[in-house]
Amino acid sequence: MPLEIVIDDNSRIKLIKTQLEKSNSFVKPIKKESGSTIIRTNLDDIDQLSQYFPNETIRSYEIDSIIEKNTNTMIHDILGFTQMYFQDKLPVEKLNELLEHVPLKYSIYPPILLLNNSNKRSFDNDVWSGLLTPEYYHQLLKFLASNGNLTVVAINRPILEEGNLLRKPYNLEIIYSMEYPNDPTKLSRNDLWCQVKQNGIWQVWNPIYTMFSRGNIKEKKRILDTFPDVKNNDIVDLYCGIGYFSLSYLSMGCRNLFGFELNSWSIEAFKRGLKCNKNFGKSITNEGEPQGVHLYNENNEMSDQRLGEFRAKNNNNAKLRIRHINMGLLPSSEQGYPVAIEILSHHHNWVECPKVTLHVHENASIEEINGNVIQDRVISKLTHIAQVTKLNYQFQLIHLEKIKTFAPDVWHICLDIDVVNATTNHNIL
Ligand SMILES: C[S@@+](CC[C@H](N)C(=O)[O-])C[C@H]1O[C@@H](n2cnc3c(N)ncnc32)[C@H](O)[C@@H]1O
Repeated sequence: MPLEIVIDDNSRIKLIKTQLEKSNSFVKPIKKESGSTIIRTNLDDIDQLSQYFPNETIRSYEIDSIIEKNTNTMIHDILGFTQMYFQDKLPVEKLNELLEHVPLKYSIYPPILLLNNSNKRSFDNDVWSGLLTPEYYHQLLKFLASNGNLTVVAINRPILEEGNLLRKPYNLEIIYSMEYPNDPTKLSRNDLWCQVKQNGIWQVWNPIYTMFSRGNIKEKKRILDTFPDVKNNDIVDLYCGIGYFSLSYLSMGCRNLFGFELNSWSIEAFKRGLKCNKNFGKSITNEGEPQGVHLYNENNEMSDQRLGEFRAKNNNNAKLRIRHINMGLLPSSEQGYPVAIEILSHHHNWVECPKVTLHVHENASIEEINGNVIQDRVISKLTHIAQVTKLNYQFQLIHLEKIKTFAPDVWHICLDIDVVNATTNHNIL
């Protein structure tokens, strides 16, 4: 049974709620009971919870009492809906059993309600047998989004290894579609485009063919807030995906954005994202792309050649002002280190733009971060590549951002590394 925390010290309420929210364990609503505050969780390991909150009393609660009957408290989640939907249709014991297996974690990416994969809290459980009717799903979607923009229910199965490099979540399973209520397999998977607005920027993707990470929102905001000198300079994104970061650079008014991406579905999504953002006010060229946006559905190893072609065709061979290079491949962007250095050595104008910032995404353990191991490793690899190509580049770590943790003590980080060309600096002096 799930656990709730009895809090007597009011000054601890906010802290406990925030900590639970961070781990997606907080369950609404907060209740009062004889002067104490009760915060509910979806956790059931009493030892673990008591370790986190040794000053509070931890106890279990009956899941069917989550919704306050005869009050106006509405819980906008699947649990709350399921209780209401079945409470007059099923005996109490059966309903309680069902509620033990309601999916608690999900994302709303219109038109899809995307359920996290779970062994216990899953519609896969036998307890649901015969109950998951088209009517249940239809009402559930209407309950979660009264504006009607949810029409599909899907389960996010883990990504299979073969799809991993391109980050394709091949294993997404559609279990209900309003269009084809009796046979969701008829839904055209290729026409399924989700969209969300983050930091005022629309992003579009097809969840069958491209993964989307909601957790990157803070990192995108950091880019938007930290680097005002993007404006009128050029950006290279070696792993542009659906434009997670590239769209932010475009919204900041960069002059040229060169994006490389192997996954054709991500490139298509990127183009749809541009349209949703009204092309950031840019005019459309004869090639049909917004002015300054250059997307290449190919390996970033082609970037040296493509930038050369661009310069020859459009720029009178003038060098570029590459202010940022984004390198967002996990678990490591190492493949991109020599690529980034090569394009800087051939195409960058160090006089007009004396500093380039690399954004190097990596996975690293907390020990590697605290001991400066990952920082030193990345800088020394970059330095080595530059040295063997006889380039006098200096690399300086200016910031390490911990983006998110997805396994105990393993972090997705971004290293901001400034590159200067010591030879050019010397010549200028
Ligand atoms: C972790 S995803 C992140 C993409 C992007 N930063 C985003 O947030 O949408 C990495 C992307 O790099 C692409 N990719 C991997 N290796 C590549 C390569 N050598 N050249 C171009 N794209 C590549 C994959 O298809 C995937 O979409």
